[in-house]
Amino acid sequence: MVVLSNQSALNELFLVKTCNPSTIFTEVPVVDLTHPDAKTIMVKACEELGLFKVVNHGVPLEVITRLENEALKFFKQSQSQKDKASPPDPYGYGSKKIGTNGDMGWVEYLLLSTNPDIVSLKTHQLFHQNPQVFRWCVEEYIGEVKKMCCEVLEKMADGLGMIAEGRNVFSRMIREERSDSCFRVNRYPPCPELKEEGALSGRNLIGFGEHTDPQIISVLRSNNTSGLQICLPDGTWASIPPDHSSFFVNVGDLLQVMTNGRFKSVKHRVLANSSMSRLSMIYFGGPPLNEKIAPLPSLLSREEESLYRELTWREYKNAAYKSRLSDNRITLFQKSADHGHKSSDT
Ligand SMILES: C=C1C[C@]23C[C@@]1(O)CC[C@H]2[C@@]12CC[C@H](O)[C@@](C)(C(=O)O1)[C@H]2[C@@H]3C(=O)O
Ligand SMILES: O=C(O)CCC(=O)C(=O)O
Ligand SMILES: [Fe+2]
Repeated sequence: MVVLSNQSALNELFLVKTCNPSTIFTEVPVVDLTHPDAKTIMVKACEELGLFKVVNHGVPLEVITRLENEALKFFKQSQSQKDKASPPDPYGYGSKKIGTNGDMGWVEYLLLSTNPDIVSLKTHQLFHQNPQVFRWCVEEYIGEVKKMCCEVLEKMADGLGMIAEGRNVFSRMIREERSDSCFRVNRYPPCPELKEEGALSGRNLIGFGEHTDPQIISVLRSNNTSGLQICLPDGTWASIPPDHSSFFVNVGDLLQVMTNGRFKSVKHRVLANSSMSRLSMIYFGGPPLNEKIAPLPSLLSREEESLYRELTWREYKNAAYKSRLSDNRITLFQKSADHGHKSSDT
């Protein structure tokens, strides 16, 4: 991350007007994975909000801490060392630039693919002094989170009553060897200048701009620094209180399509903090590239029409990667497609 000089501080590109910066969302649905009601609570949360928090998730704390420490070591390296793994194409190390279409954020990150077909040539450069340790920690973490993610997806299928398709209708896509999932570690450096400037102008610093995640499901874990916000059904933004011992699960675009719009792919963003650095690790569960995605027949009642047409994940992903972060990509699936609309409240 480039250190700010006074002149370049708080570049307009990163600032966003926040109507009500202090709205803290205190009603995040909590799913205890060991509780018999888990499936019902998660289905309701996915229908109403598109996000819930998972406790009693079974991912060992040591696994999380080990990876977090390795990630911090990576980001502590000199800029020139980190830049050896950049630019992200899309995998690798990135700073401030998100994607390739002009989006910027107050963030530095590592983006890795779990798809064995996409072997990043830069992988060895991503792993600082002790490449084997970092790689091993990433694999160990992804293994555990993927297991939990599949349990979540199977409970969701149970909750939706997926008798014909089976309870593994979603999880099998993630479990497949060729699943095109990815993993991201984001670090949002503190920005002390924000205190003064932000208070004066009523503006906040955008860490990661508003967007929906294109995959099936995202599983996020962060340190205890706030920043994540979701867009509520009434269109207002609300901050999600951080909880470093839990995971936050959000619905992605593909799950919205497969449930014919019953589950909501939630719009979210991250605001940077003036005094504390936020570190988040997100597993994005995606299907194999050739998987055909369409509303599941058993979720369509007799008179209900399918809202979306069929696309492969490859088609959708290619189009998504040509779009801007805040674009409404799901319209590409919509039957009465009205493409290219932007969504923004800022
Ligand atoms: C601007 C972009 C970054 C992104 C690819 C895209 O063109 C539009 C979707 C973005 C997103 C959001 C969720 C995930 O963080 C991500 C890895 C993904 O799959 O879609 C990012 C992409 C990225 O950073 O490359
Ligand atoms: O870093 C975070 O907390 C969320 C980032 C995010 O939404 C993303 O990487 O898609
Ligand atoms: Fe996201």
